[in-house]
Amino acid sequence: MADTLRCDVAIIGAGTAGLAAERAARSNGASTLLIDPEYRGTTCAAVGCMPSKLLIAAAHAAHAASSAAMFGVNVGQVTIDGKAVMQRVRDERDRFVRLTKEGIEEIPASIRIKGRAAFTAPGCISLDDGRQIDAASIVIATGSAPFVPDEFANLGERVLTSDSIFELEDLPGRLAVIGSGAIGLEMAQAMARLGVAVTLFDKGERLGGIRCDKVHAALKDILADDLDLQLGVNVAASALDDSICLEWSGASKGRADFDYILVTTGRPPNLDSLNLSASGLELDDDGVPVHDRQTMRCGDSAVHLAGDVAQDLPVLHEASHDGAIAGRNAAAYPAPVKTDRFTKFSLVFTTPAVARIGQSEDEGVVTGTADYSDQGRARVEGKNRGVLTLYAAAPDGRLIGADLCTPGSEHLAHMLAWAIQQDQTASQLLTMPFYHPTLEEGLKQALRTICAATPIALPDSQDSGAPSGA
Ligand SMILES: Cc1cc2nc3c(=O)[nH]c(=O)nc-3n(C[C@H](O)[C@H](O)[C@H](O)COP(=O)(O)OP(=O)(O)OC[C@H]3O[C@@H](n4cnc5c(N)ncnc54)[C@H](O)[C@@H]3O)c2cc1C
Ligand SMILES: NC(=O)c1ccc[n+]([C@@H]2O[C@H](COP(=O)([O-])OP(=O)(O)OC[C@H]3O[C@@H](n4cnc5c(N)ncnc54)[C@H](O)[C@@H]3O)[C@@H](O)[C@H]2O)c1
Repeated sequence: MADTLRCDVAIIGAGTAGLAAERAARSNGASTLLIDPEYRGTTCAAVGCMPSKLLIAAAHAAHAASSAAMFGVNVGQVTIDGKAVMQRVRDERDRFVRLTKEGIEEIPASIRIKGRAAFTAPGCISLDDGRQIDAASIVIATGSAPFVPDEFANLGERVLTSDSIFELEDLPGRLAVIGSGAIGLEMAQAMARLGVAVTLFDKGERLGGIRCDKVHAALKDILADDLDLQLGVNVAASALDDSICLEWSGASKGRADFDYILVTTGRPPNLDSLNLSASGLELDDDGVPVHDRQTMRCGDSAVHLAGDVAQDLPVLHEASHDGAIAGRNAAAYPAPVKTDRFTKFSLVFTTPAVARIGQSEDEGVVTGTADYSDQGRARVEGKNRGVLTLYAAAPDGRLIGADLCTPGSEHLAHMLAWAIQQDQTASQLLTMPFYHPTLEEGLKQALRTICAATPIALPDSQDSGAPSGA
């Protein structure tokens, strides 16, 4: 008879969400088992957030050097050593992976189980080596993986995904990026700013899920300086001896050869290996177990979800929050505690970064926009491009969301997300200090537009003009 391993909470998947769930369950007094076939050190560290930001950091350095002449600073001919760029990406990435793995090794060995888990019956799982897991409750935290549509599959090693691109020894000469979501946008612009000839394709017309037309137009305009953008097209691919030929039609028509294509057409949840048909769980149209985001529990079952597999908001801070909620509730089964979730917030690390926060124009009533093309500090820095739009609810001008693509948007977006989560109004934000000259001052224009459109007046103790250059 096969071995049976017993615990209070079994966690399937040792990524960011699974590790958070294991910590939360154990600190709430549960005995745990953490199950993973690879223990590769999280998607974030190995093939996600960190290597992508390392490549983007190299692109920032290249762009700063090649635009220094505008300040009268001559750095001579900027050359890019592609092999050195990719080596630093891997060296630093490997360091992050090593640190993550060291963290995992601090979990007692008896808890770390190597294997792939699947359901055998409702509430019952076993491993691919035949061992049974007897757990009072379960957390599924199996993440997501790149999806390669049929038309790009089976074309050989010149078809890359985010799992393989960071292994390139050198920067390619010509790169096609298929899909203009977060990964496509980040990689396309970074590669282009590192001297790669990049064409970015999408079958849709919208970049990165931006809701505001003005913010979308600003990003499109900025990207067009770096790369060739082909939106609203269907792409067909064929492999040649030493390249991939793409032909596209739709909003535009064309044909070109590329050294590599990077496919960034989405990341579906890792569900196939779980044999969910035996789990008894109710599944939605995408095959994801139906769950409550405030508890991460699936119906009335003892199963919980956490991280990308839940497909709610596949970003890192939500994966770790999911894990904490799911782990605690798995330990407390069958008495879950409801948790308020963060204001929805995502960033795409293009330059400038694109931020999407909270609710949009569809649901809001009042909008205020600020154009950074003549914003004082942005102009000083030679970065005066971009737009932000704030969404507020009538009648009090309570901020409910924002779309941004402005210099400093990564930081402005945090400030806005925190204000939105705290139900602040435009008028209340205008009573806060704005230092001069800063990018934050640009917000005033949008906040004042919202105040003007609501019955709430501008705070009368505040100057309604603009400091020079703000
Ligand atoms: C290129 C890229 C860039 C990104 N950049 C950012 C960013 O800048 N900011 C941000 O917030 N987010 C970013 N993300 C998203 C972020 O990385 C993910 O949201 C996060 O890593 C998801 O964590 P997770 O725990 O759900 O999944 P993972 O870390 O993938 O963990 C899932 C684990 O489950 C295991 N597993 C799978 N099936 C089984 C099974 N049957 N049994 C046992 N174990 C199993 C896997 O081996 C894996 O270890 C990026 C993603 C990518 C791909
Ligand atoms: N900075 C960040 O936080 C960050 C960075 C990278 C990834 N991520 C996470 O990873 C997830 C997955 O990212 P992604 O960029 O792969 O997917 P995505 O779902 O965000 O975008 C996929 C894009 O591919 C297009 N597409 C799909 N099929 C196509 C086809 N056959 N031809 C042309 N275009 C096609 C879609 O229209 C869409 O625009 C994101 O949702 C995000 O949450 C986050």
